[in-house]
Amino acid sequence: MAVLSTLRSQEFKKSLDRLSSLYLRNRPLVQRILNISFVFYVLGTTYKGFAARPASASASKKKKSEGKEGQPPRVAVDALFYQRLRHIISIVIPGIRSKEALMLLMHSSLLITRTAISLYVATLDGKIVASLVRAKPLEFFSNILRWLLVAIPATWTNSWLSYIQSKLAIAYRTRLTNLVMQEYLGEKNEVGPGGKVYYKISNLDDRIKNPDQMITHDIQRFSASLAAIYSNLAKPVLDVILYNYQLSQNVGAEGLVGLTIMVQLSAALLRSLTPPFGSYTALSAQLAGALRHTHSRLAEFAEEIAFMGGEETEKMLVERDYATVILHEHRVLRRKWWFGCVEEGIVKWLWGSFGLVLCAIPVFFKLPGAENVDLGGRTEGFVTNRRLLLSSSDAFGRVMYSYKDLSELAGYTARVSALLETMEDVKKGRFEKALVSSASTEENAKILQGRGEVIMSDNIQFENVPIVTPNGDILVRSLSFKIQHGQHLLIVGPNGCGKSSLFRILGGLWPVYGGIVRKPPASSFILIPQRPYLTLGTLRDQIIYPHSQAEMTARGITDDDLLKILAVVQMDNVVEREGGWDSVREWRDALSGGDKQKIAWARLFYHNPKYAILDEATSLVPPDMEGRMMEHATELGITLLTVSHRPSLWKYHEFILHYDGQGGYVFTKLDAEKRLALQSEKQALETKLSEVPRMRARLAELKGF
Ligand SMILES: Nc1ncnc2c1ncn2[C@@H]1O[C@H](COP(=O)(O)OP(=O)(O)OP(=O)(O)O)[C@@H](O)[C@H]1O
Repeated sequence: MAVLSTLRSQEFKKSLDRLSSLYLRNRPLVQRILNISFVFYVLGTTYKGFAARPASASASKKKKSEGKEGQPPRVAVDALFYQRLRHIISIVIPGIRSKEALMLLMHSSLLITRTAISLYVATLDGKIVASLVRAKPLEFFSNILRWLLVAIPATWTNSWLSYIQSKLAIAYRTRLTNLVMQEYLGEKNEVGPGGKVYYKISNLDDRIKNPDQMITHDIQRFSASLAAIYSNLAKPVLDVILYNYQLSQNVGAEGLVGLTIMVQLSAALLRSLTPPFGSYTALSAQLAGALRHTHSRLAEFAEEIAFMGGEETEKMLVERDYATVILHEHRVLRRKWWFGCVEEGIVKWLWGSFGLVLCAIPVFFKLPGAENVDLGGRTEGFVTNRRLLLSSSDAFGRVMYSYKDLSELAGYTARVSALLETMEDVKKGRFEKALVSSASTEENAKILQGRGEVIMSDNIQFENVPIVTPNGDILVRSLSFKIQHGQHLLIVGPNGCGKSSLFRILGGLWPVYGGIVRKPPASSFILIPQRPYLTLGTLRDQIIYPHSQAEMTARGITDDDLLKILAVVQMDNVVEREGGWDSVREWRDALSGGDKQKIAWARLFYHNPKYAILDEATSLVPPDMEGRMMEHATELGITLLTVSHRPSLWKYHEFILHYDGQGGYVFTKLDAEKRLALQSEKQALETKLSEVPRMRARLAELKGF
């Protein structure tokens, strides 16, 4: 029995020896296979780590409501993110011959150069320490000289890297901003339903609350993040492969495989603990935008608020938004704090200890094929390996961190995409807006689903056109009227009945939900609202807006002509008063309400359009000036479409469109004299009727005597 057992153990030992000699004979091949597998493994796990996470059913349901007020936007590194990123990348890098592609190529070459320099420095470091241990001063100083020489390409490469990265960020930003501005403001005098996106995005759609912040801030952050992610990802992946290859040459690929398994296990743990930084970023941007918007409203309406004494309410509103921002920042900071502890513990300390063990392998064990080395050689190997390992673990850590960067990029991508997608939708006339409850009734829903026709014409004609507000409130079910060029129209009715809404349809701002609208293009209209818009720029710019001075000259108009126009509205003294045509002011504050209206009238006379839309445009000027301006406009051949409560204006109009405020209207010829007589009679009767209760009370008193 004992003999049998001894035979068996000898047999086993023999096969083990056979195996080990087979392994030793083929070790170079095994090493090569392990190294190649390692490269694929790193690339594979990196790809897997950054590949799209499948979106859950509930998450895809949420997509529709993404970005809506009060709801945190759903942001994840998922298929949707990659789809959006691909789209944006095709904008910022339009082709392989583009400037951006060239810069990326330069960036990549510099990244490779930097890794090559680091590898050289790791070996040099080992050599310096070895020359110290061997006490060889000549060797030591010659190595120090090499160290100093290598600093030249090293610093040069690093500076170039950060320079090109920043240039890339600017280039991406410029591409995106140009595209967005092109869509947002469109072409001058753009025809068709696709224009005026800046108006429609704020008025007809609820998805984007603060386009200003998205265009100025979010695009910039996105571009910086995209430019950084490339070097944060490409460089560490390259480093991990190269450093580990070098390391496997020194310590054997087997140790490296063991180390990789340990590192991957702890990395998986770290990844599972990573908070959703992408969502945090997107929400931060959204909340910061809301706070800025509240502040900008405060600055814009400072005078109104000051007169109303609304400081407390405004303070409460600003503080509420600020508190929301701070609450969120605190929450993110808390998560970052504990995640930072876990991260450093694993990446720096745990992986560091694994590394030290790995570096010790050639010191404690003689690797097959390795030569016998002295103390200096062992120290050199240890120092080189340790440096390689530190660089490699640092690179691996950065691959891990870049997941965080990628999440942040996902946050900015979501914001920029929301802007691009909403603009695209708005251009196509697809709006998302909370509708009033009445919009869901069968009859109203039918109107809202319909689309009308717009036909270009010299005259204005509405045939069965519903007037519908952006939130689906139907103000008038079917409006029909016709005026010819030269026939002035007065529009009256109670507040909120849809007087200005008619103009928004004429200006192409609101969609036509049904019927036929015949009208000239939007460029044939000039609007003068109660509070006219004054642009940034010179006094001249206020009159000729939106023309430039070059356009004015091209039209053959001089400053003297402008002065004559100003004389019509008795504002010619303003040129001298304000320091000449070229003086620049915040005209909104420099001019009084009446002056602003007069400047807007001067602008009308300068442009001399076919139609003028006057929305309470004379409310702040004296009656004699009002008459003068109306007459001058008529002399110039401008057809007036006027909303005004002043009976003094009736005499300038031939037709009247009278809304009753209940969805009904009357369109008829306007006989101003008759209407004024009727109005006086009506007022006299109303005055008499108002005295009746007082007279009755007095009669009752008298009866008591
Ligand atoms: N951008 C918008 N989004 C949603 N509703 C709007 C929008 N603009 C106007 N409305 C609504 O459309 C309705 C009609 O507005 P409109 O400005 O045409 O009234 P109006 O007759 O000119 O009133 P007023 O004499 O007070 O100026 C109002 O109820 C208003 O709230």
